[in-house]
Amino acid sequence: MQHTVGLYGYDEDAIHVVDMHTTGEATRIIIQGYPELKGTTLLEKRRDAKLRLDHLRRRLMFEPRGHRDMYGALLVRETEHVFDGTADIGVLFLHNEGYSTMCGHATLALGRFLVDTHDSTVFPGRKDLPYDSESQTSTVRIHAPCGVVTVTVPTTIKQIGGNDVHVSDPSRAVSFTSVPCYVSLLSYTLPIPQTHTWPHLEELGKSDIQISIAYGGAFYCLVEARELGFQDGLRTKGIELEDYDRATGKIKALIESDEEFCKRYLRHPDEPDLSFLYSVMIVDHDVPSANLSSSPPAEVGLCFFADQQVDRSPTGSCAGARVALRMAEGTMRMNEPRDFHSLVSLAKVGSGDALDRGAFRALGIEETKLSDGTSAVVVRLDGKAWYTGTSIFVAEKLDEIARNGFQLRLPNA
Ligand SMILES: O=C(O)[C@H]1NCC[C@@H]1O
Repeated sequence: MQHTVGLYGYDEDAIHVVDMHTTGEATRIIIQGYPELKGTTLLEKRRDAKLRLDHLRRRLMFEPRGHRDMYGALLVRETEHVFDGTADIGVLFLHNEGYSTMCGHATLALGRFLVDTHDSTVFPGRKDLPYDSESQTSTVRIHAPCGVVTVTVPTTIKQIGGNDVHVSDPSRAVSFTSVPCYVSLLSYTLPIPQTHTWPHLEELGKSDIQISIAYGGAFYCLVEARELGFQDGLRTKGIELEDYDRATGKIKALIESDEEFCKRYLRHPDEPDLSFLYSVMIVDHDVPSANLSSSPPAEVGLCFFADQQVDRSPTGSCAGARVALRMAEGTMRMNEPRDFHSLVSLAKVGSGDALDRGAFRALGIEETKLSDGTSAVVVRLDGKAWYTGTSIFVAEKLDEIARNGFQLRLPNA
């Protein structure tokens, strides 16, 4: 290790990571060097990470090793579902504010990584993953804080050191099946008081907007771009991220200040730890340039999550929430796929498969019910993730600046 990083004596705190991206959205997978978490269940371990080891999240996500929009995944080898045999490994997701409950873009990346790692200290369950020779795929069940998601990873055979080794095949999309996704509030008129308004809305002379709340492993407030006063919808040219940031930030603060609203529409029937507003996502279902003849209908979205972190990817967990929403609205049917773009994939729209340009493809595959009887849908989502590198991060004891990371924020960010 010392030779690898060219340092001597600083390896006590070394943390090993593998970096990947999905439509440009980073996933820093922490594979070694993170201390054991206390607790039996994954949610207990999530609380422990928050209370006792949060400096490591800041160290790995923030500058100088990351940035304010960095995203991470911590492998958790022992969880209640790994023990009862319903999952192969657990994961905690890390972002600029804490620990999210679901992440689609990271799940796609993790699927590839978990199939590719043959180090049993990193993933003890790797050797037992089922392989289907007909479809040439391996399946891995990942226990996320919101529940277990099953990931199907296309594989191919590579000659490594004279042996045939099954590795993930980047030419085909990874897919996963979601936890039950549902709508908790359909088309609600949210009054916007003077204190929470923003210039684009004022220009329209409006003082309310239509929102919906839907769950896809985390709760999303979904709002159409034109409702917010962005008359051209979500576009890759001439956009001002600050304007979108201001509007979504105001809506989030407004919703969070309304205790009654949160209790009613942001409460998961099974788990208080899942009961919070993760994001306000701006959506636009009118994207003519994305509707290529070879692809299913498409829409675009821009997700602000956690502390106004901007997702570069089309947001996999929200694609689940949006399938549930579109089905509740009656604009999408079971087994009918739809492409979900982010601004990054939309900028790449051209001929060929939208998935190669970073879109996610999602469809409802099964109707189900939550424990309180609420109707829900299980969603299958396809997308592509890529490796970008590996790092070993160290933290010198006397390094006041970088030991725990920091964020440089622009005044209006
Ligand atoms: O794809 C997703 O679901 C995530 N990407 C960042 C924010 C969400 O957790």
